[in-house]
Amino acid sequence: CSFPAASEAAEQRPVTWEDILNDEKTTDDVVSWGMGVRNHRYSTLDKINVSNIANMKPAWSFSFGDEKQRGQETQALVRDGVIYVTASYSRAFALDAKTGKRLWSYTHRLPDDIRPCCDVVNRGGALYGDKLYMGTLDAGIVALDIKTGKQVWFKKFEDHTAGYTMTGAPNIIKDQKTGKVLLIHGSSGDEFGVVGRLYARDPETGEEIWMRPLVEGHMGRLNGKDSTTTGDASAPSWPNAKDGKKVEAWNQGGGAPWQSATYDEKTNTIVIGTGNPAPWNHHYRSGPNGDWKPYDSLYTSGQVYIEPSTGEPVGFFQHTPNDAWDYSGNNPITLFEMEKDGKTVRAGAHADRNGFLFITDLDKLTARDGKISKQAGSALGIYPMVPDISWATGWDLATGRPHEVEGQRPPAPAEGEAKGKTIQVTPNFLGGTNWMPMAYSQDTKLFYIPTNDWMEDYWTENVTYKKGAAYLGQGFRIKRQFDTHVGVLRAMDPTNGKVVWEHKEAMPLWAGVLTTKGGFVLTGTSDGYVKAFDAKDGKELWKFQTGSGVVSQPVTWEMDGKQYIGITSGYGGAVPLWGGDMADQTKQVSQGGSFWVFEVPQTTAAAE
Ligand SMILES: O=C(O)c1cc(C(=O)O)c2c(n1)C(=O)C(=O)c1cc(C(=O)O)[nH]c1-2
Ligand SMILES: [Ca+2]
Ligand SMILES: [Ca+2]
Repeated sequence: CSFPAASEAAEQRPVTWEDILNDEKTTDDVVSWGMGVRNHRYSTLDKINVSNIANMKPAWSFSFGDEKQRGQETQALVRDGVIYVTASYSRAFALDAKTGKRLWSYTHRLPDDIRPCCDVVNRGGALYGDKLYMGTLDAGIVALDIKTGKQVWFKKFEDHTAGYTMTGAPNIIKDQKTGKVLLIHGSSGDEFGVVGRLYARDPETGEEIWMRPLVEGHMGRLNGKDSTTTGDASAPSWPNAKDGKKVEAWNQGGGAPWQSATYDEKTNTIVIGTGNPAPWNHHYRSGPNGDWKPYDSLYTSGQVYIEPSTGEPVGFFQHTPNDAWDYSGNNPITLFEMEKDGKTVRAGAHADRNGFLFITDLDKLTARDGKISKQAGSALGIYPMVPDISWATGWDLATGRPHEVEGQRPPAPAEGEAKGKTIQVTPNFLGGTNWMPMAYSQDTKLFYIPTNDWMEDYWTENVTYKKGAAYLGQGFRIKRQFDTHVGVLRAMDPTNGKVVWEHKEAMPLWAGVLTTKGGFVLTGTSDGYVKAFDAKDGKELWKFQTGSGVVSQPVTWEMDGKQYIGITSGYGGAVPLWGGDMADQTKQVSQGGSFWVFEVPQTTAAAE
């Protein structure tokens, strides 16, 4: 088969919904974030495998250029011999997959007063029809012509001066009820007290179809009109103030879906994680006597299930009820099947910042039974991923609620004081894992999870909402937990929570993971390596130094019968900004911004 040369990019075939739905199985393209709507990040390709990966070499590398660099967290998309890759500061590039030659580039014109909390990152685009969709840091979303990179439409969906921004990759899904293809995206901004909202748009025009707020009691929108409140209109999961109205925090609330959705084809359901409540300081979300127990701060720090035809929530499972630690629940929920008690169950897997791996019942959580909160009965297994989690000892699977440890919610400042007493919390607010997606192997049936072992000093501060200012009410200092390491790539068995193997790194791990039928697991490290491990036992098989830290998401595809691996290098993200002792540790890492493609050279392949 032949692929268009740079000048023939006009031969790009439009991307269909079937292409996206089948992405997991087709090896010649990557047309969705997560390498499939279930987010397995698994490829059936095995031309590069455990026996030849030691010979893997770079095929080419492309530099994003520009003076501004910072974190490159993107996942590339690949289609008809063209790579579509987004970069920091809301940039996008189309590259010839053979040579790395630039076909076009797009730089979004950003205002000076954008407010991304945790670096100017972009986690990738979405493809549909003849367009590439990308979130922009000024709280907008843009559609680009895949042949020219020219802007087709741009929608600014929120006020960036209030802290709204967009770093996550959008998704395309097709609503089976209406037959409409929808562009789904959220926003970021919980650290500034935004109201988290999920949007569905017409991919042709960018027009909004529905909007769903993720703070209980806020009003949604459908076809330009008020639709329904999210949950109970009186928002019982948020306390009232002394005047009988809702507390200030409820008007802000957080819960932003700042990462990407997965899609359950069987039940036609959008599945997405929600961000931390705002402010972080839980006393502002507690009852008058400091009573937090009845106030879960719905629908924050959990996983929400949405009906695509209306944007109505149909299910919710909270990872951290009344979250006091910024344990945002955004990391994507991977949908898979597993054998449990002799039966095949449809499940979701989510690695959370709070240190636990959640295995939840997909059929229960997608059930249209009129009940949103499905905490009881939906947990199949909840397992610690990191050692010495301090805030909870474990979970009651029947009720779906944590066994919280007393004294792990930082006390409010004493009368007349600005700061509360400092306590120590594990994991810290950057989490046992953060945004970086894990991979699921359809062969080993294991999850490969990028985790970090670290802790923090943590104390409350007084705070009042002010538009555009940080709304945390919390102070912190991130510290190391072990002298030997911070990052740990962990292989975990979802049926019993067993850690099958682990690989330790001196610096935090901040990259996504890929696994393949070739039997390896591949990820990047903060000190600049791309590394491959044996999926069975974690033995290191190969590494390559890219010259800057790697905090992006690898992909693989085949072209003219040959397999390639692509990954972006360029250090940044939250660690150098907020990481305390770990930020100091990463000062030695050079900035960068380049896309790398690897292959096993022909001489070796010829031996087959
Ligand atoms: O609540 C939010 O709106 C929000 C957004 C983002 C973001 O958009 O990058 C991060 C966080 N929170 C966050 O808490 C966090 O630790 C974080 C790390 C990173 C990163 O890219 O390294 N982003 C974000
Ligand atoms: Ca594919
Ligand atoms: Ca956050």
